[in-house]
Amino acid sequence: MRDIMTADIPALSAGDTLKRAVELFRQTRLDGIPVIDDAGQLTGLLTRTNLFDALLAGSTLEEPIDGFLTRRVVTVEPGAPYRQIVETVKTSPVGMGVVVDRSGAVRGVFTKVDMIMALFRESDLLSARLRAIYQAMHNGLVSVDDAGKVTMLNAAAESLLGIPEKEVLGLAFGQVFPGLDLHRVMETGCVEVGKKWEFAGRKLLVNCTPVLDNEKLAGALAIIQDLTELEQVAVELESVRTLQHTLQTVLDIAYDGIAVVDAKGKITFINQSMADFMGLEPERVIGRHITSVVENSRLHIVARTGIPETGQLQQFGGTHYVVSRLPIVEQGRVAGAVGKIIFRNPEEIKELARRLENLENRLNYYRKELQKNGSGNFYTFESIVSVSRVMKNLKREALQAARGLSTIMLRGESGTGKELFAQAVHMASPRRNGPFIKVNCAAVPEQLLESEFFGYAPGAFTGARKEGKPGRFELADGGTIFLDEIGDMSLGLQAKLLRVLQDREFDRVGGIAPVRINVRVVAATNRNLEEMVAAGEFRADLYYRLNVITLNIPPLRERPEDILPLAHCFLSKCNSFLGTGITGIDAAAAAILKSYHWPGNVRELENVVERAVNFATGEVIKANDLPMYLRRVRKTEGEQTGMKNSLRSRMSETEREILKAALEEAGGNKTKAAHILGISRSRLYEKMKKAGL
Ligand SMILES: Nc1ncnc2c1ncn2[C@@H]1O[C@H](COP(=O)(O)OP(=O)(O)OP(=O)(O)O)[C@@H](O)[C@H]1O
Repeated sequence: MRDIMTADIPALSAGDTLKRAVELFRQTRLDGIPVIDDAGQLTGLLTRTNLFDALLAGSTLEEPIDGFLTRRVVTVEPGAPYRQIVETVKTSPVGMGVVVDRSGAVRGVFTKVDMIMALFRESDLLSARLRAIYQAMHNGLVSVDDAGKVTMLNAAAESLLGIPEKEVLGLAFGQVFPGLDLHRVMETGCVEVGKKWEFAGRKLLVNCTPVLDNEKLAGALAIIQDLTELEQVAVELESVRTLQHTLQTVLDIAYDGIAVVDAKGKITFINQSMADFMGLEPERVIGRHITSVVENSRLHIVARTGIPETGQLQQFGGTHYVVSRLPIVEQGRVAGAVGKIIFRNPEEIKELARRLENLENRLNYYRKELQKNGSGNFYTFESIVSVSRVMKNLKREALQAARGLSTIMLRGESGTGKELFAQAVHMASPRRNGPFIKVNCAAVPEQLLESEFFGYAPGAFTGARKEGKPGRFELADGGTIFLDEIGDMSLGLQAKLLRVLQDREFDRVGGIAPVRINVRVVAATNRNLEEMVAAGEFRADLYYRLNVITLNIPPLRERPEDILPLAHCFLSKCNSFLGTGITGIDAAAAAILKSYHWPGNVRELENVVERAVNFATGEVIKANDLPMYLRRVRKTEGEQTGMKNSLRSRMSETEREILKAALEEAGGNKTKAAHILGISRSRLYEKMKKAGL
């Protein structure tokens, strides 16, 4: 209001004469003059009409104005907004108003002329603003009036359509810009979006909208976008996406661990190798600060300083790795950093190649061994390495049993050497020149076991061989059949086996006449058959049949004297198939081997020695060549020597530690852990359950 009102106006008081009013009207050319009291407060307004009415009524010029005033005066405050003033003027009976401040003092008046001037100023401002917006727009804009004549082209439209505004102003749109129908929008009054238009060799996308003035059509606007540009962006976006995907794949298959942080040290990317190393899913670390994932990281520091750090050693979980950290510089500014952990160095690759060669040698060795076995070259009691009294006694007993005909049952934990004993029994028996046939009852699928055991008659079932097939019992005729993992045999088959043991005869699947055989049965299991019998899982009669002579092979931990002789035996075996020349085991390594608990028994020891030979860098196997879990367990055992626990509880404690260490070494992978320990997965689960892991 302050900007549009007429200030510095004279005022009348109620006692002033009509003459004084005439003089003021002449001086000011106002349509009304405010009337104030002695305190300067507004009391009314004397308009020209009031004055004319007084004179027409015969009043003299000397009469006071008091009786002719308009008392109902429209007032506004000096700070009133433009919209309020418009409303006030519209409703004012005199077409003007008085500006009165909060104290009631008159500050000026505003008239319709003031209003119009203000309106002009406002509309000028508005159109300047609009023009600035149009010109700054990235999209092209063409406006037409209600007759379809071009009224405006912004700079973007000029460049998109290739025509300067001044050349088309006032011309019919359809004539200048063929192919785009703006008329329909004007006829229907409805917006049309996404219209495709080709003009001046460009593909364009246009939105058309009518311009309405109080619901009356005043023209239309066409907003134009370059489709070629959009398509270009889409293509670029696609290629960036493809590039990103390719990069991601490349980084994910990279052997080294890679992590990227932003300028604040927050992780923006890690590859699969790094995620595996951290033991976390990539999605779970994105957005986290690098130090919350890798405590001793310096990547955030490089992202701050911009100073690269290459080929440095950094410790993770007790192991040193070679790391490099490089800043990412974008337009001269450090935007983050990329870190790389090198998991494999050239030396390790050489080592891998060496191990591969070893594996090949080993394969050849086993191939030869297999061929030898095929021709009847089996373990004998002499080749079963042992110095312990308990094993020597056992071998003696076994030798004695071997000479007879009775069924022999071999009991013992997995990896103790049950199969070795079975072979040695065969080789020490009068049947040594007959066949030695092994059946792993746990490995043959249940539905095949019967035909595997007893064979089938010609044409016994669809898909069967025409001439029939002899079963393992028939193949073992005149020799020994070794039934490994007998505790895993189904009850149905147990009944059939019982008949063979009792009557020395059986029926082939689909056969008519029973087949008689002369076979020595050696069975083995690491399961607790007594518990199985009690639980009804193993036939008691079969149990007694098998249990004629039972040989219990003690676990390795119960005969520690055997550990080093066995280790040396495996060492020379490894040397021969790996082509290595490791001459021995040093005292520290020997001490570790001797004090370890060996849950996987001799098989585990064999694995450990083979691994150590692979890792050994010197002439003898040292403590460092042994797997970490073995070394760690030893320490734990040492720490516990002062404890007064019973042997059993200390042993289970130690076993628990071993399991934990193996699982840790295998990164939680149970198959791997079972392999490390030289036991089956099911055995591992059993032990884990027992240890509450
Ligand atoms: N006294 C030993 N002398 C030489 N090698 C042995 C001896 N005891 C066991 N081994 C070796 O340990 C490994 C395991 O032996 P074997 O397969 O006979 O055990 P197992 O008790 O039958 O195991 P599972 O119950 O898991 O079948 C074999 O590679 C064997 O060569």
